[in-house]
Amino acid sequence: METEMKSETTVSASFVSHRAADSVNSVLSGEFSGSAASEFSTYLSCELFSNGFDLSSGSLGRSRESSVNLREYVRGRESLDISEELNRPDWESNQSYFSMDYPISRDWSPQTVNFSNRMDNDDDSLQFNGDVGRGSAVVFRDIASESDDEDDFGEAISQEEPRVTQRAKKGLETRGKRGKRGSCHRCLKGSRFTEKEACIVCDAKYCSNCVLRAMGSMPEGRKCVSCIGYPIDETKRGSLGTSSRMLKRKLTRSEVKQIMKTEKLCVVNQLPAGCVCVNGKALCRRELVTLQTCPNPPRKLKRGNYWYDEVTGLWGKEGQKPSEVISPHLNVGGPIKPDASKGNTQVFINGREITSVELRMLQLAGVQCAGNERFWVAADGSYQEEGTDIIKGCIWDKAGMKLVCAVLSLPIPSKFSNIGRSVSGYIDYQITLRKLLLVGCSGSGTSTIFKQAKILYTDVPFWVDERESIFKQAKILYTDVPFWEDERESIKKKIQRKLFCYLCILLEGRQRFEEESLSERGKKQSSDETDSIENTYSADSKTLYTLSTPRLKDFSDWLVLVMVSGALEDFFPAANREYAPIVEELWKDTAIQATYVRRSELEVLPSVASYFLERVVDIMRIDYEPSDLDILYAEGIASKHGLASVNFSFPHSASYDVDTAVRYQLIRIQARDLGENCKRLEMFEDVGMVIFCVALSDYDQFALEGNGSLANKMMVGRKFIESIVSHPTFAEMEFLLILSKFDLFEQKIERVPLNQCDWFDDFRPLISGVQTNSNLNRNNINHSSSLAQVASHYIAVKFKRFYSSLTGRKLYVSVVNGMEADSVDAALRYAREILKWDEEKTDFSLSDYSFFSSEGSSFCD
Ligand SMILES: Nc1nc2c(ncn2[C@@H]2O[C@H](COP(=O)(O)OP(=O)(O)OP(=O)(O)O)[C@@H](O)[C@H]2O)c(=O)[nH]1
Repeated sequence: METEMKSETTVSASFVSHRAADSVNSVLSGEFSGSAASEFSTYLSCELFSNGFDLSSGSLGRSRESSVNLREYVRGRESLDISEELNRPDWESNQSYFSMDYPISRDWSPQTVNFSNRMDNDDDSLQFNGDVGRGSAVVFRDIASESDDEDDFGEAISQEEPRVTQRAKKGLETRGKRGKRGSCHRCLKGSRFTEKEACIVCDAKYCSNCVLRAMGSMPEGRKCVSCIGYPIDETKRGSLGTSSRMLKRKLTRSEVKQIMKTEKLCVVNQLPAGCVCVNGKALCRRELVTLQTCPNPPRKLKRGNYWYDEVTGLWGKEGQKPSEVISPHLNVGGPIKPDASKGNTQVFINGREITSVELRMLQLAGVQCAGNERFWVAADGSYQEEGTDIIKGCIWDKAGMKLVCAVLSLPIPSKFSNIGRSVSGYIDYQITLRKLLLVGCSGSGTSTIFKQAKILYTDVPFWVDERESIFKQAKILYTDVPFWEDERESIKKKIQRKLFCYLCILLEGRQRFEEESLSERGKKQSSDETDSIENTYSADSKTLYTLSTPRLKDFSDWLVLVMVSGALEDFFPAANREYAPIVEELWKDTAIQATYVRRSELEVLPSVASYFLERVVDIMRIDYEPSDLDILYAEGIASKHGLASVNFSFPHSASYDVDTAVRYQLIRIQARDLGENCKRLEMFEDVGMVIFCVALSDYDQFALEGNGSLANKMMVGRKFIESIVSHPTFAEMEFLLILSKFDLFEQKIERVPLNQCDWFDDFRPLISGVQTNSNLNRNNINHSSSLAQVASHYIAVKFKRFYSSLTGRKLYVSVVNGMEADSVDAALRYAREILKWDEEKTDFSLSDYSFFSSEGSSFCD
C-alpha cells in the first residue's frame, strides 16, 4: 500500500501513513472497526487534501471517469467493495474516489482524532471531545507545564500526553529518516544553511519552494497541513505571531498579517483550556475565561476534574465534597452527574448525591431529610422537594449556619450571588442584575436577537476581577467588541463552511436543471417550439445549465461528493486559498448563474444564502473578516449547548433615562435544549421575564415534530408557548412575545395568503384600507397600515387571546425585524419598561403603551 504512494506525498500523508496502512489492512482483512474507519477516513482526507487537485497544472487529481452521479451515489452507494477499489493500479486517480465513496464513520473513537475536529477548535468541537478523564481526543495541553503543575488530578491529564508527545516525536523521527541533516522536509534538498520555515507543532522545516504547499493556507499559522488542530510546541510560544522574512517574501502583507494574527489568536494555539474539566467535560477557552472572570470565580483554579452545580454555584473536586460556592448559572462544562461528589447518602441536591458531611449540615439547618431524598436548592439557599413547587425554607436563614459550615469545612455562598455585588476597587455601589430569558424554536430568530443585543450593548463587564492578569485578559477580550477574537475566528470558519454548503446546493440544483432540460429537449426534439435560449445549446448535448469546462464539472462533482460524504470540514476552510480561484470561476460560470436565477426552486437553499453567495469571492479570501452584519446573517452559529448569555446595560439615550445601578442579563436558550416538558426551565426561576420569539414568516412553513409528523411552524411555536406559560416556575412571570422576521413577512404576505396556517383562517382584512405595496418605514409600523402590518397585528391579537385563555393575564407583544438594530433595541427597551412597571407595581393602562391592544379586533369574529 505504502509503496504505491508517490514520494511527493506531503507531510500529511507521511504523518498518517503508518496508521492508515493499519486501517487499510483492517479493511482488507474484514476487521473494520469504528476506530479503523475513522483513521482510514482521516488518512484519505489528508491525502485528498494534499493531492486531490493539482490546480497549478490545471488538471484535477481525480480522473473524469471517477466522477459519479450524485443521485446514484446517494441512492445506491451505501455498501461498496473497498478492497476492489484499493486494488486499482492508479493510486493518484483513486484516492479522492476512495474518500468520497467510503461511508465516513461518525462514530469516532476517543483515541482517534478526526481531522475535521482538530481543525475546528471552537466550543462545538471541544464539546465533542468529552471527558478528559476518559482519555479523549482533547489535546489543548501545555506540554511544558505538565511537570510543574502538581495536583491530584494528574491522571486525567496524563492520558492526553501520549498524543502530544507522539506528534512531536513523529516530527523528529520523520526528520531523522528523510534526507540529509538540515534538508527541507518535503523536497529533501538543501542544507542546514538553507533558509527554512519551521512548523510550530512538529518543527518540520521547509524551504521557500515547499513552504506553501506543505502548510496550505495556514488557518492556524505556520503548521504543516497535517499538524492543523494540534497544540503548538511550547518552546515556540515566544515566536508566535512573529513573521519570518521568507513568508514576507512569498505572501502579500495583508496575508502575512492575517496568518500571524490567527497564529497568535486562534484557540488551539492558546495555553490549553482543555486541562480543566467540569462535570466530565473539558472546558474550552471561552468557558475557562467565563469561569475565571465571573463575579465569584473558583479560587486557585488548577488543571483537573471538578464538579459544578450551576443552580447553587457549589463547586468541588470530582469525587469530593464541595469546596466553595462560586457564581451560579455559568454556562460551563457538562450537566452535573449524580455521583459527581461520590456521595453515598442517597440524598440528592439538584441531581447530585450529597456527601455525609453535607447531609449533616442539612440536618443542622433543620431540613427534614428522612423520607425525602431529592431536593432542589436555589442559589439563595431556598429549597423544595423535587416534584413540588412549595418552598420549604432557606438553608442559610438558620442562625449559626456560618459556624456549622466552618466546623464541617463546608463553603457558604456569597451574599450577593444573584444580584449584582459590590466589587471593591471598581464599583462602589450595588448593582442589580435583571435577567431576561430569550427562548424560541429553531429558526425563530432568537440567535439573531441575541447577536443584535451583543452588538448593541457590549461593553466592559462591571464585574471585572481584581486580579491583574484576569483584569488584563478581560479588558483585551471585552473592550468595545461584541464578539471576541476567537469567536470571530470561529464564526468566520463557520460562515466559510456554510458557503460551501450553499454552493453545493446550487451545484445539485444545476445538475437537476440540466437533467430536466435534456429530457425536455428529448421530448421536444421534433417540435419547433424550443425556447430561444435553448436553441443556442441545442447543437450538442449542452444546455444552459451545463458547466463550461470539464475541469469545472470535475470540481463541482468532487465538491458535492465531499459534502454528501460529510467530509466538507476536512477540506474547508483550511483549503480556501487553494480552491479560491476555481470557486470564483465556478460562481461566474453561466450555468451556475442560470441556476442561481432559479434559486427559489431549490427548497433546501435558505433565503439567507443569497447574502453570502453574492459575496463568495470576498468570503473565500484568507484575510476575510466577518462584519457584524455577516455575523447577524450567519445561521447555525449558536453554541451547541444552546445556552448563551450576555450582560449589558442600556446605553444612555435622549428618550430613556438610565438606571446605572441596573444591569441586564439576556439568557438565550432554544426550545430543544429545554428538555422534555421544558424540564430545564426550573434552572431559570430567578429570571424576571420570559421573551419568546416566533417568526412571523413561518406561517407557511412546516417542521417535523417528535412523533415524526409535520406541523405548521406557527402552531409549533404556539405549543411551545403553551408549555412554557403553564410551567409552574413561571406562574407569575411577565411574558413578552417577539414576532420576528417582519421584513421577510412583508415580502411573503404579498405572495402567500395568511390562511396557509389554519389558525389564521379567519383573517379577512379590509383590502380597500390596506396598502399592499409596503413602502413605509418599518420602524413606524404601528402607525401605518400595510397588509403586513395589519396581518402582524392580527397575529399578535391571536397570541394575546391564546395567552389570556391560558393564564388570564396580558401578553406583551413586539414586532421586530431582527436585522435592524433599532428594532431590536426598541423591543428590549420595551422589556425593560415592563420589568420596571412590574417591579414598581404601578397601575399602567397598558392599552396606551402596549404595541397592540388586547381588545377585540375587527379581524376576529
Ligand atoms: N431577513 C431576516 N432574517 C432573519 C431575521 N431574524 C433571523 N433571520 C435569519 O434567519 C436565520 C435563522 O435565524 P436565527 O436567529 O439563527 O434562528 P435561531 O432559531 O435562533 O437559531 P438557529 O436555528 O440555531 O440558527 C438566520 O440566517 C438569520 O440571519 C429577520 O428579522 N430578518
